[in-house]
Amino acid sequence: MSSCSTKCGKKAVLKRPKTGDVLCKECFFEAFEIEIHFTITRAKLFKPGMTVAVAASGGKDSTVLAYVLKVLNERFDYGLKLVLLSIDEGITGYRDDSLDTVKRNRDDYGMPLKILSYKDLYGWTMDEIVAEIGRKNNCTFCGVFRRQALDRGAALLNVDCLATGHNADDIAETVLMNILRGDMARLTRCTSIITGHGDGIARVKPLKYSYEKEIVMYSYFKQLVYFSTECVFAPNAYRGHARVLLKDMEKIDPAVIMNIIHSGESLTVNEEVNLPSLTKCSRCSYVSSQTVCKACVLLEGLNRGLPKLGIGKSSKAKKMIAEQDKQKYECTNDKVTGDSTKCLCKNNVIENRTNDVTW
Ligand SMILES: Nc1ncnc2c1ncn2[C@@H]1O[C@H](COP(=O)(O)OP(=O)(O)OP(=O)(O)O)[C@@H](O)[C@H]1O
Repeated sequence: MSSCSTKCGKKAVLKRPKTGDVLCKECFFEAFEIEIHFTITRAKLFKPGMTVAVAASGGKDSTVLAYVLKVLNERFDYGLKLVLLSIDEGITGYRDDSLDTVKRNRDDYGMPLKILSYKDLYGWTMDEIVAEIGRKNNCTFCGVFRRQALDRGAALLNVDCLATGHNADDIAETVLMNILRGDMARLTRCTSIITGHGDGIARVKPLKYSYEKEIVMYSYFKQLVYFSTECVFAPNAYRGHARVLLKDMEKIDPAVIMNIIHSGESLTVNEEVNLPSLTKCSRCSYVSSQTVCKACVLLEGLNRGLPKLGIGKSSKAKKMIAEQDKQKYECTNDKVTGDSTKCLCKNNVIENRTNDVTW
């Protein structure tokens, strides 16, 4: 390869997928990190003194996120306290191994780690859920439960915000998916770099403009330890189609990823379109666009032996839940775990439990 295009005098070792620049290792690190720094400062993601939980799955994105946040926090004196938050979905041969990687990151990066499990939060592991529902709709349970589990973990840790490793490819894919589905509510939200503001603990995406290929290159050249196996259960088929489409278009022109994100950011929804407003779930108090949130509906189905209750049309589920809510709500998690601090019961909202954490 030729010499580094920054004219630093070193030999180039790579061609940046995002810009086409040929760079040496050090100049690539600098360019990659400084872009994330600009993303953070331009969007004012953090304030000095904040405690930030990095949602750490052990995969490449969240591993790079934790590492780069540590580097930038020290280099630019952000004044952040960084902690790791992992959710153990209970998937044998997948999450147990990736959590070992997170534990290694905890030791290497000197960040405290909190692991919360679906079993403790909901009384079910994903292995048990898949045994009930099969492999077709299991991603729905996993995604809905993980979203809430991260919110609950962040509240439990009393952090100021939660950073996830969503990268540019993930966001572009989500824009495409929401267009294909005609999901206006999600389409308007999915490009936001900060979400959940005002409804709870903010979620931020510092890797929003980082290309997946560059994240892989960065972790490779930095020799970061991460877990790279796909989930053992069926991947989300619909997202898979959007992913294939995006990868095909990226081959023609890598700029499509940024173009799709910018298009998504510039979209404004016609005022006549009825968008659901966000409220709090009447059961668990977490953010929801329905009276009872999807996680509570899915959990209800599992506990009643009707695992398909929350899949697809929700009218039947709503009726059942409304009937049950007329009676005194009895906490099933309490029975399963014997620990009333882990139930979803509306009488036991998370606000009462924020100081329970031990690292
Ligand atoms: N089990 C988990 N525990 C904590 N955070 C998670 C977990 N799973 C996903 N996340 C967070 O959500 C982000 C997006 O998750 P997704 O499932 O799309 O994984 P991904 O794109 O493969 O990312 P990664 O490479 O970090 O696993 C992750 O980068 C991470 O911040």
